[in-house]
Amino acid sequence: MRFTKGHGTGNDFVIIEDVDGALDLTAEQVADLCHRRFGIGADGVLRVVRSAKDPAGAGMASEAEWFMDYRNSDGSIAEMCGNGVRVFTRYLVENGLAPVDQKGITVATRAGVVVAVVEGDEIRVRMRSPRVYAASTATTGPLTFPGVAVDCGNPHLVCGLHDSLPLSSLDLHLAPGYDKSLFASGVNVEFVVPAPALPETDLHVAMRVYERGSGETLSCGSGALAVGAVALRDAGLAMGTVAVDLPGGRLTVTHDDQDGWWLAGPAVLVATGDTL
Ligand SMILES: N[C@@H](CCC[C@H](N)C(=O)O)C(=O)O
Repeated sequence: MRFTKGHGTGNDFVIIEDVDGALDLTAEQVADLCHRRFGIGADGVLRVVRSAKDPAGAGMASEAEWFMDYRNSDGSIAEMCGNGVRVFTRYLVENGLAPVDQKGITVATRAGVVVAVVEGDEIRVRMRSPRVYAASTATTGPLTFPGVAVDCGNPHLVCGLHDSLPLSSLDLHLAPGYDKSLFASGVNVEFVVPAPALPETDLHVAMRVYERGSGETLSCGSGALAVGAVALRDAGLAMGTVAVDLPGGRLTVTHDDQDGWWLAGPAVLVATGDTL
Protein backbone atom coordinates (compact mmCIF):
# COMPACT_ATOMS: atom_id res chain seq x y z
CA MET A 1 0.00 0.00 0.00
CA ARG A 2 1.33 3.42 -1.00
CA PHE A 3 1.44 5.93 1.85
CA THR A 4 2.53 9.46 2.68
CA LYS A 5 3.55 10.66 6.11
CA GLY A 6 2.71 14.17 7.24
CA HIS A 7 2.17 16.23 10.36
CA GLY A 8 0.73 19.45 11.70
CA THR A 9 2.73 20.74 14.69
CA GLY A 10 3.82 17.20 15.43
CA ASN A 11 0.35 15.62 15.26
CA ASP A 12 1.35 12.99 12.71
CA PHE A 13 -0.61 11.00 10.19
CA VAL A 14 -0.26 8.20 7.69
CA ILE A 15 -2.11 9.32 4.58
CA ILE A 16 -3.61 6.69 2.30
CA GLU A 17 -4.97 7.72 -1.09
CA ASP A 18 -8.06 5.74 -2.00
CA VAL A 19 -9.82 8.05 -4.46
CA ASP A 20 -12.48 5.55 -5.54
CA GLY A 21 -13.15 4.09 -2.11
CA ALA A 22 -11.89 0.64 -3.06
CA LEU A 23 -10.06 0.05 0.22
CA ASP A 24 -11.69 -1.65 3.19
CA LEU A 25 -9.41 -0.22 5.88
CA THR A 26 -9.99 -2.18 9.08
CA ALA A 27 -9.38 -0.93 12.62
CA GLU A 28 -6.63 -3.54 12.96
CA GLN A 29 -4.86 -2.31 9.81
CA VAL A 30 -5.02 1.27 11.09
CA ALA A 31 -3.58 0.27 14.46
CA ASP A 32 -0.79 -1.66 12.70
CA LEU A 33 0.08 1.29 10.45
CA CYS A 34 0.14 3.66 13.43
CA HIS A 35 2.23 1.45 15.73
CA ARG A 36 5.43 3.31 16.55
CA ARG A 37 7.60 0.20 16.81
CA PHE A 38 6.01 -2.36 14.54
CA GLY A 39 4.47 0.00 11.96
CA ILE A 40 5.09 3.37 10.30
CA GLY A 41 4.00 5.23 13.41
CA ALA A 42 1.38 7.96 13.64
CA ASP A 43 -1.35 9.47 15.79
CA GLY A 44 -3.89 8.60 13.12
CA VAL A 45 -4.69 7.71 9.53
CA LEU A 46 -6.18 10.02 6.90
CA ARG A 47 -7.84 8.17 4.04
CA VAL A 48 -8.27 10.41 0.99
CA VAL A 49 -11.44 9.41 -0.82
CA ARG A 50 -13.88 11.13 -3.15
CA SER A 51 -16.91 12.12 -1.08
CA ALA A 52 -19.21 10.52 -3.63
CA LYS A 53 -17.40 7.19 -3.19
CA ASP A 54 -17.78 6.90 0.57
CA PRO A 55 -21.07 6.27 2.39
CA ALA A 56 -20.14 8.79 5.12
CA GLY A 57 -19.18 11.46 2.57
CA ALA A 58 -21.76 10.98 -0.18
CA GLY A 59 -24.26 13.46 1.33
CA MET A 60 -21.61 16.21 1.12
CA ALA A 61 -20.37 15.42 -2.41
CA SER A 62 -22.08 18.46 -3.95
CA GLU A 63 -20.18 20.75 -1.55
CA ALA A 64 -16.82 18.99 -1.23
CA GLU A 65 -15.11 16.71 -3.73
CA TRP A 66 -12.93 15.07 -1.04
CA PHE A 67 -13.84 13.29 2.16
CA MET A 68 -11.35 12.99 5.03
CA ASP A 69 -11.84 9.54 6.53
CA TYR A 70 -10.03 10.04 9.84
CA ARG A 71 -9.09 7.19 12.20
CA ASN A 72 -7.34 7.37 15.57
CA SER A 73 -4.21 5.28 16.15
CA ASP A 74 -6.20 2.61 18.00
CA GLY A 75 -8.34 2.18 14.88
CA SER A 76 -11.38 4.05 16.21
CA ILE A 77 -13.23 6.55 14.07
CA ALA A 78 -13.47 10.23 15.07
CA GLU A 79 -15.76 12.88 13.67
CA MET A 80 -13.16 15.64 13.34
CA CYS A 81 -9.43 16.23 13.30
CA GLY A 82 -8.37 19.86 12.92
CA ASN A 83 -4.71 19.13 12.23
CA GLY A 84 -5.83 16.25 10.03
CA VAL A 85 -7.82 18.61 7.79
CA ARG A 86 -4.79 20.84 7.41
CA VAL A 87 -2.46 17.96 6.51
CA PHE A 88 -5.15 16.41 4.28
CA THR A 89 -5.40 19.71 2.38
CA ARG A 90 -1.63 19.86 1.99
CA TYR A 91 -1.79 16.37 0.50
CA LEU A 92 -4.56 17.34 -1.95
CA VAL A 93 -2.62 20.36 -3.16
CA GLU A 94 0.81 18.69 -3.36
CA ASN A 95 -0.63 15.77 -5.31
CA GLY A 96 -2.65 17.84 -7.78
CA LEU A 97 -6.01 16.69 -6.40
CA ALA A 98 -7.14 20.26 -5.65
CA PRO A 99 -5.90 23.63 -6.89
CA VAL A 100 -4.70 26.27 -4.43
CA ASP A 101 -7.72 28.52 -4.28
CA GLN A 102 -7.92 31.89 -2.53
CA LYS A 103 -11.49 31.11 -1.51
CA GLY A 104 -10.39 27.86 0.03
CA ILE A 105 -10.74 24.14 -0.56
CA THR A 106 -13.80 22.45 0.87
CA VAL A 107 -13.20 19.19 2.74
CA ALA A 108 -15.97 16.87 3.89
CA THR A 109 -15.57 15.36 7.36
CA ARG A 110 -17.86 13.33 9.61
CA ALA A 111 -18.56 16.63 11.43
CA GLY A 112 -19.56 18.42 8.22
CA VAL A 113 -17.85 20.45 5.51
CA VAL A 114 -14.94 22.73 6.44
CA VAL A 115 -12.96 25.17 4.29
CA ALA A 116 -9.15 25.17 4.19
CA VAL A 117 -7.07 28.08 2.89
CA VAL A 118 -3.44 27.46 1.91
CA GLU A 119 -1.13 30.36 2.78
CA GLY A 120 2.46 29.23 2.11
CA ASP A 121 3.66 27.00 4.94
CA GLU A 122 0.46 27.61 6.86
CA ILE A 123 -2.98 26.18 6.28
CA ARG A 124 -5.93 27.72 8.07
CA VAL A 125 -9.28 26.06 8.32
CA ARG A 126 -12.70 27.53 8.95
CA MET A 127 -13.92 25.01 11.50
CA ARG A 128 -17.36 24.21 12.73
CA SER A 129 -18.28 26.62 15.58
CA PRO A 130 -17.28 25.20 18.96
CA ARG A 131 -20.11 24.84 21.51
CA VAL A 132 -19.13 25.31 25.15
CA TYR A 133 -21.88 23.52 27.03
CA ALA A 134 -21.26 22.02 30.50
CA ALA A 135 -19.03 22.05 33.55
CA SER A 136 -17.24 18.80 34.34
CA THR A 137 -13.97 17.47 35.78
CA ALA A 138 -11.00 15.36 34.74
CA THR A 139 -8.68 13.42 37.03
CA THR A 140 -5.05 12.35 36.71
CA GLY A 141 -3.98 10.09 39.58
CA PRO A 142 -5.07 11.82 42.80
CA LEU A 143 -5.59 15.22 41.14
CA THR A 144 -8.98 16.59 40.04
CA PHE A 145 -9.23 19.43 37.55
CA PRO A 146 -12.39 21.47 36.95
CA GLY A 147 -13.16 21.84 33.28
CA VAL A 148 -15.72 22.65 30.66
CA ALA A 149 -17.13 20.47 27.90
CA VAL A 150 -16.77 21.74 24.34
CA ASP A 151 -18.27 20.20 21.22
CA CYS A 152 -16.09 20.85 18.15
CA GLY A 153 -17.80 18.14 16.15
CA ASN A 154 -15.76 15.79 18.35
CA PRO A 155 -15.87 15.93 22.16
CA HIS A 156 -13.45 17.92 24.32
CA LEU A 157 -12.98 18.68 28.00
CA VAL A 158 -10.90 21.82 28.63
CA CYS A 159 -9.35 21.95 32.12
CA GLY A 160 -7.41 24.75 33.76
CA LEU A 161 -4.49 23.90 36.04
CA HIS A 162 -4.67 25.13 39.63
CA ASP A 163 -2.09 26.26 42.17
CA SER A 164 0.49 27.24 39.54
CA LEU A 165 0.94 23.57 38.71
CA PRO A 166 3.28 23.38 35.70
CA LEU A 167 1.97 21.55 32.60
CA SER A 168 5.13 19.45 32.64
CA SER A 169 4.17 17.98 36.02
CA LEU A 170 1.13 16.15 34.60
CA ASP A 171 1.42 12.43 34.10
CA LEU A 172 -0.45 11.73 30.86
CA HIS A 173 0.82 8.22 30.30
CA LEU A 174 -2.60 6.99 31.33
CA ALA A 175 -5.94 8.33 30.16
CA PRO A 176 -7.40 10.98 32.48
CA GLY A 177 -10.61 10.05 34.26
CA TYR A 178 -13.80 11.80 33.15
CA ASP A 179 -17.56 11.64 33.59
CA LYS A 180 -18.70 8.78 31.37
CA SER A 181 -22.33 9.81 31.63
CA LEU A 182 -21.48 13.20 30.05
CA PHE A 183 -19.02 11.79 27.51
CA ALA A 184 -20.59 8.48 26.56
CA SER A 185 -18.37 8.16 23.45
CA GLY A 186 -15.17 9.21 25.23
CA VAL A 187 -13.48 12.60 25.23
CA ASN A 188 -10.27 14.41 24.35
CA VAL A 189 -8.92 16.13 27.47
CA GLU A 190 -6.98 19.42 27.28
CA PHE A 191 -4.99 20.91 30.18
CA VAL A 192 -4.34 24.65 29.88
CA VAL A 193 -2.21 27.31 31.56
CA PRO A 194 -1.87 31.04 30.76
CA ALA A 195 1.24 32.08 28.83
CA PRO A 196 3.03 35.48 28.58
CA ALA A 197 1.26 38.07 26.40
CA LEU A 198 2.30 38.31 22.74
CA PRO A 199 2.11 41.49 20.64
CA GLU A 200 0.38 39.72 17.72
CA THR A 201 -2.50 37.98 19.50
CA ASP A 202 -5.18 38.91 22.03
CA LEU A 203 -4.54 35.92 24.27
CA HIS A 204 -1.78 33.36 24.73
CA VAL A 205 -2.08 29.98 26.43
CA ALA A 206 -0.18 26.70 26.57
CA MET A 207 -1.73 23.24 26.67
CA ARG A 208 -1.19 19.52 26.67
CA VAL A 209 -3.74 17.03 25.42
CA TYR A 210 -4.68 13.43 25.95
CA GLU A 211 -6.56 12.35 22.85
CA ARG A 212 -9.32 9.80 22.77
CA GLY A 213 -8.05 6.86 20.74
CA SER A 214 -4.47 8.12 20.42
CA GLY A 215 -3.11 8.98 23.88
CA GLU A 216 -0.98 12.05 24.54
CA THR A 217 -0.11 13.76 21.26
CA LEU A 218 2.17 16.70 20.48
CA SER A 219 -0.76 18.70 19.12
CA CYS A 220 -4.51 18.59 18.59
CA GLY A 221 -6.20 21.12 16.31
CA SER A 222 -9.76 20.61 17.48
CA GLY A 223 -8.41 20.63 21.05
CA ALA A 224 -6.74 23.99 20.38
CA LEU A 225 -10.04 25.26 18.98
CA ALA A 226 -11.84 24.16 22.15
CA VAL A 227 -9.17 25.80 24.31
CA GLY A 228 -9.30 29.01 22.23
CA ALA A 229 -13.09 29.19 22.55
CA VAL A 230 -12.92 28.79 26.34
CA ALA A 231 -10.07 31.32 26.64
CA LEU A 232 -12.02 33.96 24.66
CA ARG A 233 -15.17 33.26 26.67
CA ASP A 234 -13.32 33.51 29.99
CA ALA A 235 -11.69 36.79 28.90
CA GLY A 236 -15.11 38.19 27.92
CA LEU A 237 -14.01 38.61 24.30
CA ALA A 238 -16.63 38.04 21.58
CA MET A 239 -13.89 38.02 18.91
CA GLY A 240 -10.14 37.73 18.86
CA THR A 241 -7.11 35.58 18.25
CA VAL A 242 -5.61 33.13 20.72
CA ALA A 243 -2.09 31.74 20.34
CA VAL A 244 -2.11 28.16 21.60
CA ASP A 245 1.28 26.61 22.36
CA LEU A 246 1.45 22.84 22.27
CA PRO A 247 4.43 20.52 22.75
CA GLY A 248 4.72 20.31 18.93
CA GLY A 249 4.43 24.00 18.11
CA ARG A 250 2.01 26.90 17.93
CA LEU A 251 -1.52 27.03 16.50
CA THR A 252 -3.74 30.08 16.40
CA VAL A 253 -7.48 30.18 16.88
CA THR A 254 -9.42 33.18 15.63
CA HIS A 255 -13.05 34.06 16.07
CA ASP A 256 -13.73 36.74 13.46
CA ASP A 257 -16.43 39.35 12.92
CA GLN A 258 -18.24 37.03 10.47
CA ASP A 259 -18.65 34.49 13.31
CA GLY A 260 -16.01 32.31 11.64
CA TRP A 261 -13.81 30.11 13.80
CA TRP A 262 -10.39 29.64 12.22
CA LEU A 263 -7.60 27.23 13.13
CA ALA A 264 -4.20 28.04 11.62
CA GLY A 265 -0.72 26.56 11.67
CA PRO A 266 1.88 24.72 9.61
CA ALA A 267 1.13 21.46 7.79
CA VAL A 268 3.85 19.44 6.09
CA LEU A 269 4.36 16.20 4.22
CA VAL A 270 7.61 14.47 5.14
CA ALA A 271 7.83 11.13 3.32
CA THR A 272 6.22 8.72 0.90
CA GLY A 273 6.67 4.97 0.68
CA ASP A 274 5.09 1.56 0.30
CA THR A 275 4.11 -0.88 2.99
CA LEU A 276 5.43 -4.41 2.44
N1 LIG B 1 -5.68 15.36 16.65
C1 LIG B 1 -6.93 15.71 16.15
C2 LIG B 1 -8.13 15.10 16.82
C3 LIG B 1 -8.25 13.64 16.44
C4 LIG B 1 -9.53 12.98 16.90
C5 LIG B 1 -9.61 12.80 18.39
N2 LIG B 1 -8.59 11.95 18.90
C6 LIG B 1 -11.00 12.21 18.71
O1 LIG B 1 -11.13 11.00 18.92
O2 LIG B 1 -11.95 12.99 18.75
C7 LIG B 1 -7.07 17.19 15.88
O3 LIG B 1 -6.08 17.79 15.44
O4 LIG B 1 -8.17 17.74 15.99
